[in-house]
Formats: sequence, C-alpha cells, structure tokens
Amino acid sequence: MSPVNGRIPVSIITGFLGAGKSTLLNRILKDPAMRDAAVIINEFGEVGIDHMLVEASNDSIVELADGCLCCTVRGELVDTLAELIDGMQTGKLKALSRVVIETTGLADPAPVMQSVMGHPAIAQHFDLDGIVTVVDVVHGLSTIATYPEALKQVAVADRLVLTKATLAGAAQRAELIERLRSLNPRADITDGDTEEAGTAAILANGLYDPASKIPDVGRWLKDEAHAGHGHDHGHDHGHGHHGHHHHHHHHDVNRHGDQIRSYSIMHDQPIDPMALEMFLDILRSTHGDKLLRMKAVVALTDRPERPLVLHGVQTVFHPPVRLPAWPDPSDRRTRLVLITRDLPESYVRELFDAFTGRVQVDRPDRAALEDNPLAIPGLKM
Ligand SMILES: Nc1nc2c(ncn2[C@@H]2O[C@H](COP(=O)(O)OP(=O)(O)OP(=O)(O)O)[C@@H](O)[C@H]2O)c(=O)[nH]1
Repeated sequence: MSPVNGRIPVSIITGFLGAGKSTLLNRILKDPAMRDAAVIINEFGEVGIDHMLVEASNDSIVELADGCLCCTVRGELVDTLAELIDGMQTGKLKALSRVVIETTGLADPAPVMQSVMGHPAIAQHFDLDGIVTVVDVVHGLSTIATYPEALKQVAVADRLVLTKATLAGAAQRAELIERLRSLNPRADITDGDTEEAGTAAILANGLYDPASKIPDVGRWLKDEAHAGHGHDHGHDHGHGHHGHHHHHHHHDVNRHGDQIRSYSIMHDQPIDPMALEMFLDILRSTHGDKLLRMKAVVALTDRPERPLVLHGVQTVFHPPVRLPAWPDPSDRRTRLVLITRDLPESYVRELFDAFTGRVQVDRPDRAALEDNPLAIPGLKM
C-alpha cells in the first residue's frame, strides 16, 4: 500500500462501547500490509487500559519493531497527526502507509472526520479513506435506538462490521441488518468472523464521500465545521478527567450528557478471586443495565503475575482472559474503568471497597454483604 497523491490514507474504526473495535484492530494489525501503519487509539477515563490490551493481545512488540507504530493520543487528534507529519519530515519516522484511528465507543465521529477533512494543514497530508463501524449484533438495535452517537456511527460508515453474531439469533441479525440498511444504504456489510474482516483490505474504502450518505451526515459535518476547533464540549464536573485528558475534548464523556460517567478504580493489592466474583455479580445483578462498559486488568491473589482481563458490555460479561504477563511488569496495579449511565461513582467504589477490604465506618463490609446483599449502599436509589 503506498500513499495516493503523496497523501496518507486515514481510516477510522468506530463503533459503540464494547462492540469489538480493539478486537478487530488487533486482527488487522497482524496483516503484513499493516507494517508501516500508525495506529492512534483514543480512550477516556483517567487510567488507560486500551493500549495495554492492544499491545498485549497481539504480538505487536514484533510488529512495532517492524515499523508498525502504536501511539496513544496525548493531545488532540490534529496535534497527533501533525506530529506524525513532522516525524516523517525530520526522518524520525519512516514513511507511513496508513493511519488508523480507533475512536472511543461514545465518540461522535463527526468531529473526528472533521479533523481530517476540515483542517487545511492536515488535509494536505492525509486523506480520509473510510470509516469502519463495528456493530455488535447482540446490542446493536437497542444501542442505535438509545444513543445518538451509535446511530451517527452507523450512518457515516463506509463499511459496517458485524460482531458477536454467534451470541445472537439469526432473526436478531436480520432485523439489525434491515435497520442498518435504512440508516446507511450504501455501506458494505461484513461479518466480523470472516477472514476478510481481519485484513487491511477492510480499511481501504476509497476516499470518503459524504454525498453518498443519508442527508444528515452532511449536516453533522457542517455543524462540526461551524463549531470550529476550539469550542468547549462540556465541563469536567469534578469527575475523572485530569491532566492531558482535558485535551480530549472530542471524546469528553461529559459531552454525552450528564448521566453518562466514566471513572476508574485502582487497587494496589492482589484481589481474592471470590471477592472479585461477588463484586461483579452484585454489580451486574443490581445495576447491569446501567453499566455501559467495564474494562479491567486485575491482579488476583491466585497467580498475581498473570493479570486477568475482564470485559463487560452492558449486561453481557465476556469470558475473562488471563494474560501471560503484565504489559508493564513494574506496574501491577489492578485497574477498572467503568462507563455508566445513572450509576454514581460512589456506589461502585463503596461496593468495590467492601469486597476488597477497605472497610469504612458506617459502610457494610464483605461479610455483611454476603449475609444481606440488600445492605449495599445506594441500592435503593
Ligand atoms: N463472542 C464474541 N466476542 C467478541 C467479538 N468481538 C469482540 N468480542 C468481545 O467483546 C469484548 C469487547 O471487545 P473490544 O474489542 O474490547 O471492544 P471495543 O469496541 O474495543 O470496546 P471499547 O474500546 O470499550 O469501546 C471483548 O471481551 C471481546 O473479546 C465477537 O465477534 N464475538
């Protein structure tokens, strides 16, 4: 793959929380055609987990050495793209064949696209080469109906990749496809479990053409162009966003309404597997519907040197996976990142503390909760 017109193709992988973006990206990165690609991963929450998982779950150390470059966005997307150009011009980076941007699950794709298409200095060097939207067959329909971001992600796609079909029925899949077609008649629809879905070819979709999309897409892009680059997307409300994450305004979780919150929990000591299981059980059974996304890398008392990776997507908890080792052996702290709707951080934190032994005055501890799960603080909210 060599850049067209001297400009570098940029592909965006988007899709709602937990749809399977990173899983797909990990597969694509194994394609030799991705050797000279740069990957930009956006995530929110003050603790990064995605970069650990992307690196850990593909043998990308080799791919990195081969020239596949992984970087986590530190500032705005535009700055990052500008840095890539600068790196190539000063010889610090070899010529890139492609850039792939994985957005957060709540990303409104319009500002991301606008960064590439609407910024003169960037557009001189990069061409938007397609938007791949990952849609989870289990949650797709309800997610599109509930979250405008999910609907936009589908409407702007050049290609839709369906995941988790084996966890859903054929009728559910057919109904989803019908809805996807009504929102986006032209996008190619690819099954995520096919070989084709895991290759670089699905990123190459020809140059982006808003005219072929439903009329709203053009309007969204115009809205973003009007909004300019320096506008304020919301306030911090004192939750969760520190340091460089202030710059992530494209992905500021607070842009998505007051009820949606992202927060993280860190823990220094290995956790008893039973305690973890009970914490998750109670969280899921009492408030699973409010848990949009949970990602965790956990040190268990049983083999703390091999962290457990947990993925919760709404009410579905995927089978946990043990990593062979910590991505960064010098930091073996447990991290949980949660994205919730109408579920306060204090509730989750107190529940976690109750099971991991950080008992507080006036709060039920683990023994009390095992006796009477209804003693959970906030349960009667
Ligand atoms: N059964 C099944 N599980 C899948 C499939 N694709 C992804 N998963 C699982 O779904 C969970 C979430 O996948 P990710 O790839 O992390 O999803 P994501 O879209 O990157 O998540 P966010 O970055 O949080 O938005 C993981 O446990 C994956 O193993 C699929 O096609 N089938």
